[in-house]
Amino acid sequence: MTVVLKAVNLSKTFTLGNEQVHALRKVTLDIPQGSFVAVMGPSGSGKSTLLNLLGLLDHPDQGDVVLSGTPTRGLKDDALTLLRREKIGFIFQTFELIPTLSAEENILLTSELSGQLKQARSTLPALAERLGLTGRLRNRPSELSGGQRQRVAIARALINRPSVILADEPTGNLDSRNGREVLEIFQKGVTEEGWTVVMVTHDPAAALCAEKIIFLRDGEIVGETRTASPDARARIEEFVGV
Ligand SMILES: Nc1ncnc2c1ncn2[C@@H]1O[C@H](COP(=O)(O)OP(=O)(O)OP(=O)(O)O)[C@@H](O)[C@H]1O
Repeated sequence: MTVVLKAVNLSKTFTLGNEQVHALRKVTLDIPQGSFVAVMGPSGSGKSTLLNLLGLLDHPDQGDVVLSGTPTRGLKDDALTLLRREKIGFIFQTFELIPTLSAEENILLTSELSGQLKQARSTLPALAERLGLTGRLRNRPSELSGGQRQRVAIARALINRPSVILADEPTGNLDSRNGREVLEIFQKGVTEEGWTVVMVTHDPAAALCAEKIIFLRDGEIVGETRTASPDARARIEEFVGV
């Protein structure tokens, strides 16, 4: 098993007025290559903080993130930016597309920034086909449905063939049908193309589409389950307090 992304003893504290908020406390986890892992937790449990640290968007106070075998602690911002561009694809709840650009321009923007435009252009047709976007590439985000916008965001995350995809509540703004479609895209990508996906979610149904669920509470990992395990549903219900 190759571990593509590793969190080692990650801690992060924020100061809010006079209060210290321990957003993450000594979180250690391994994300194997080709796996689909969900992170569940109540509001404020540290899910976004964890994803931001795993995605090298923020610095931990303690601990390290090891990406494709490279420890990242102490790397300068330029080096982190390069690593992030090359190895990580982000997907957000609110899509984060640029409204004045077409779907195609949005998808290719990061490739342009990282000098990979030629390769990305050759990858685009098959990726667009796979994501059902072939007829939509010239449209701007405002001309697309929520599901189509999220599929554009997925294409943007995937166009440079990242080592890992980090998705923060990717179905949070979608209706159930479009949400299911996004989850099926992840599942197929993982099983057929070897993608690695880490997905933060509140939604038990979404989490059950992953292979493994990690439960986060008050900044700590308090449990995990394989979704194939017979007691996975019971573990989720126990965790969310149903
Ligand atoms: N930039 C910040 N400054 C101060 N406190 C922060 C900051 N970011 C997060 N926090 C605090 O850290 C804790 C964890 O926040 P985080 O956003 O990681 O939780 P979450 O599980 O993603 O929540 P949600 O599901 O509501 O998005 C919260 O108490 C939050 O208020």
